[in-house]
Amino acid sequence: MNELSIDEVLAEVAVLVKPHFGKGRVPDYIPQLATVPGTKFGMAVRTVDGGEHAIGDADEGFSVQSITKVLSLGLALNRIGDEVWTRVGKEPSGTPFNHLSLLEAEGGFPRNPFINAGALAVTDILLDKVKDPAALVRGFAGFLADGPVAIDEAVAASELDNAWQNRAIANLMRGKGTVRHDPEAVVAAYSRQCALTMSCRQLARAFLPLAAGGFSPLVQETIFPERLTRRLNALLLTCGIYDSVGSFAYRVGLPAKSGVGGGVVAVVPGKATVAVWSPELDRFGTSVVGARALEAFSQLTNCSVL
Ligand SMILES: NC(=O)CC[C@H](N)C(=O)O
Repeated sequence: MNELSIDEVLAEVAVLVKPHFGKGRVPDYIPQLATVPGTKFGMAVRTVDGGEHAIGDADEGFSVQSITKVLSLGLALNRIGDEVWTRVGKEPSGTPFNHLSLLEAEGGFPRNPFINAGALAVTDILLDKVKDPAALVRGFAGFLADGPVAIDEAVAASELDNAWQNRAIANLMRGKGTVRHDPEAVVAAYSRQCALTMSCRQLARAFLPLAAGGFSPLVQETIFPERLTRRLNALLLTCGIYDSVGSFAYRVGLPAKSGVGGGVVAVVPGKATVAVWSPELDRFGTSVVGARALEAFSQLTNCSVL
């Protein structure tokens, strides 16, 4: 149906997104993130058969933030299996990613692993197994991306200095028993994990197992069992874009995860991963230009799973 090559599609996407710069806002609740120019734009595609395509600032590292929640969940599920689901749910939250009232109403049981409460529970679970969950996630990301990945300590410190809402979430959960370690240690580990710096190219590589039935064609290893891979994609499709996940599925039709650093990674099952970065966010915390770029990519390549 589509005659364009992936490089031609990326070039067209870069033109189509131009009118959408300036519509969102670079976040300032983590002050260090506010220093990044809103004009940045990069996009990378990695296909399961080894093709790699990139445009714009695709090789510039940025703070991947909540995108790391997919990696920490994958690690927790690989290590302790379904017991994870006794501490966190699988339903969309319909509320902002750092919301408290639903969490309190539901006895400290987070709706899903991709809102902050759920990710804090996953960090708490990983703390049972390792001293430094952020280093574990960093090592996993680097292994999957086939190259070193760093934690930006200035971003981590900037988040921790201002993590009052996440502290409230972790303390509420500690009171209910869904967090079991010292809430301060959990928030510190979570903030460092979120401060992972990766480029679009690295993200597209790292998420490739989700497009290839759990196998990484890049590092030639099975990373997740096939059934778990399907389930991770189901969670991404239903919970990966917070409380705008419905309209994102409507527009893009791909499992995806966004982060407040302006990154979005999407999975085209059986075919490819697509990572995009542009720092200006909508009011839900997803990159405006990133979501537009994925919408255009999905339409131009006809790759929606729906
Ligand atoms: N949506 C996000 O990327 C949020 C992650 C960020 N570290 C926070 O906890 O607020």
